[in-house]
Amino acid sequence: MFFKVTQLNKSFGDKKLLKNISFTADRGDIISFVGPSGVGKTTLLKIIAGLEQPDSGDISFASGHNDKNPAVMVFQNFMLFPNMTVYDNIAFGLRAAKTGKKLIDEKVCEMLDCFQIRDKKEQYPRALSAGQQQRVAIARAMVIAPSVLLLDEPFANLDKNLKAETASFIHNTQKKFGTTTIAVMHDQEEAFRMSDKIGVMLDGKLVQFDTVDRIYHAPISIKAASFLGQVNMLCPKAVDKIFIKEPLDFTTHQYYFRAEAATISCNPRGEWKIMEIIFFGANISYYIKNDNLGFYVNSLDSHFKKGDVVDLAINKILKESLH
Ligand SMILES: Nc1ncnc2c1ncn2[C@@H]1O[C@H](COP(=O)(O)OP(=O)(O)OP(=O)(O)O)[C@@H](O)[C@H]1O
Repeated sequence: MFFKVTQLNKSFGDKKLLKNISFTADRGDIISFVGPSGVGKTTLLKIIAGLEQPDSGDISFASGHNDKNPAVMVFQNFMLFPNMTVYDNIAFGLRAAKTGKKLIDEKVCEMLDCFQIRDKKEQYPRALSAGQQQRVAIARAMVIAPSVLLLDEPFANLDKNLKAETASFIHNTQKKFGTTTIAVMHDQEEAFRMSDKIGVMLDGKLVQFDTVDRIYHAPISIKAASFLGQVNMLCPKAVDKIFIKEPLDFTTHQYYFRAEAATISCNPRGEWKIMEIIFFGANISYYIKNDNLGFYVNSLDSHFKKGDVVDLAINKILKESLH
């Protein structure tokens, strides 16, 4: 354990925003917090960065952390100095710490190479794309070797293609530096792509904090699962119209499945009819119905047509205890 947050609470006025937030990170972990707008994600980062005071709770590091720069935050709008070149932006923290000129040059050049922006070093931020500005902002934070790098909505100003590329880039560079990284975001796909662990925040609480694999395959509740993808609720009436391997007990549990955890197959005597097809490129979402029951099924298979009659099989059922 390298970094620990214990029982953080924060209110603004009479609004209790963060409620008993606790988690730990190992050195080099990349962690993302996701949750609806206004749940307090940025406030959590600000508290870790020391920019906001918690009402109660504690933040601690294991020995061997950087005392001078425990946590450095990269803001959503990057906040680069507009009148400084890329080189000077990155060098800023080192100059402020009165680092020698030669060492500054070595460290800044290492960052320029690592973040693949060496050819931009004499340019001003306004001449850079959003993706390049973000790399400068992260490089500026990383050059002072913080114990924890905090990223506020790192994908908010990037277009769809750049989001995926940036998520992989951040993952790879942070693994190379071994810097513990904590990000907050709305983007679920990028959270999975970038992180080792994900924290799901709902109603001011950290409802689940786990590896990406467990967050996806073993969500703690229907609400947490719905935040990370589309889910369908099962009811007893639907069960005999679906191919399901396991027995279900609706007196003890609520059952649900992810849209991508089901398959449809054409069968003229099937129970389900395709009512709507939404094309997402690689993925296609089919809305199927039987009387007043309806489910969304995501598939890579594009040969189904509206009106096709199909069978429905669920490959993985998720459950939440009723008690
Ligand atoms: N300094 C402050 N004073 C009063 N209220 C604040 C302050 N900072 C944040 N808030 C309020 O706390 C709530 C949570 O804000 P925060 O920015 O942490 O949420 P968030 O989860 O990051 O939201 P988003 O995803 O939209 O950025 C908001 O309602 C916000 O208005």
